[in-house]
Amino acid sequence: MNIKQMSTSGGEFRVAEIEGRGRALVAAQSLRAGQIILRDSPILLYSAFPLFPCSASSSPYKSYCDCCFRTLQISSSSSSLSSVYPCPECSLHLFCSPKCLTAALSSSHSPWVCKSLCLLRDCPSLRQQTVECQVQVRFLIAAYNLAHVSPSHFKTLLSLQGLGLGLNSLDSITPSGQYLHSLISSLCIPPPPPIPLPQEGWFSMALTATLLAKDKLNTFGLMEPFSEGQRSVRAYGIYPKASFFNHDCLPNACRFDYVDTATGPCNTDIIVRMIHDVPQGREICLSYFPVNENYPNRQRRLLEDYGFTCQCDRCKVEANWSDIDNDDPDVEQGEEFMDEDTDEHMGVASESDDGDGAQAESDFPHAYFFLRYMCSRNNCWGTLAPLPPTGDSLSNIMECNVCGDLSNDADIGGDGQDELSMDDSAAA
Ligand SMILES: C[S@@+](CC[C@H](N)C(=O)[O-])C[C@H]1O[C@@H](n2cnc3c(N)ncnc32)[C@H](O)[C@@H]1O
Repeated sequence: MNIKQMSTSGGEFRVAEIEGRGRALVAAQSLRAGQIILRDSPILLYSAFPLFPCSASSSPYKSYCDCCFRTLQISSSSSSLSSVYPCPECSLHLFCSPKCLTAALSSSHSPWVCKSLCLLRDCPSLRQQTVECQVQVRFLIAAYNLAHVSPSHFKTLLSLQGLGLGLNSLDSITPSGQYLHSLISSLCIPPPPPIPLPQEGWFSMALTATLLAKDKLNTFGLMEPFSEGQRSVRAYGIYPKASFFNHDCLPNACRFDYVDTATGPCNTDIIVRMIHDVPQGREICLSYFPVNENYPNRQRRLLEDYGFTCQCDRCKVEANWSDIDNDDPDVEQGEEFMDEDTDEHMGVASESDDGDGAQAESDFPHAYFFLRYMCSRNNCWGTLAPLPPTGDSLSNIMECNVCGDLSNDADIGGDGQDELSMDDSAAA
């Protein structure tokens, strides 16, 4: 993607190159709490479920349209299948409408995808692989298919952060990536794209390594509705504009999705809204995982999964904390990129700083953030942002981006207008 062309219709942000952070989205004007700054459609979506599901239950089970990922309520009795449209070839992939079926047959569920997934399902060695590996194979099939059905989107995928094609990509491929490449080579070599790609070479181990790196760094999880304290991902998507958001451990924006509730064809769009006001020139950041993760876990995840050492203001403060439990092995590892998954450990130590006034003061923005912008629902750990402003009026209704609960900002004593006192990002 040509980043110079990337802008929003309202000119809310611009793309900047920031040393040590790569491309970044920076406020091109002052932005207000609740303001929608981006609506982004996926160029690629794939199911978060392993290719070999766990043993089927006899009770009614949940499934998703394999095009729009809306929930399908299907009971095990065949009489209730009338509103579901299966793929005429494999019957395994289900769609919620003739429209989704038709759209998928010429895009995400092309004949090559249909045949490849059937061949892979017949492969006993894949059944023995981890859930992660079985989901990765879905991504690879979806990504190689994209080159065929939408070469321009495939080029966009290749332009996102992550390894470029080349010898060094081979050094980084994991054993499961090598296994998946060999498997696809032996069962279902992808057809070459209709137009040449910018880089040389088609269907190589290096390209597979590159694609897996793009997936790891840029994928957003579309969440299941939060229920009974459980959160999980139903699908993963690549959102080309949203992929430019860098991470901050105290983000100033957060993203929402409304897969089941949005009407129309754009239900898998993600919407990014400002959590609080920010001035022009400030970098706009998301948190790549729930903000309640403690310092060592955040540092580890960001280094291992995203390849950088976080030096945000919150990390600088928390690096000096000595009384935090830094080695809690029970802290959940979480799911995948930017999925707002659950965590059982709150990295807040302000109650245990023994009344040290200076530390309490520098910790205050954290405490304020947690009090004001973190959902209080049990095990949710979602982030709250105000509903969009109406005209000049800011909303005092806060929406949780995980459980969807709406709360009145007055309940926690805020007016929705002020900016955090901590400089929450690197300005461009
Ligand atoms: C989804 S991409 C974000 C956009 C990216 N900067 C780019 O140039 O395309 C994620 C990558 O951005 C970089 N990144 C994100 N947040 C960062 C931060 N706080 N500090 C340094 N690098 C960061 C890391 O290289 C990370 O793997």
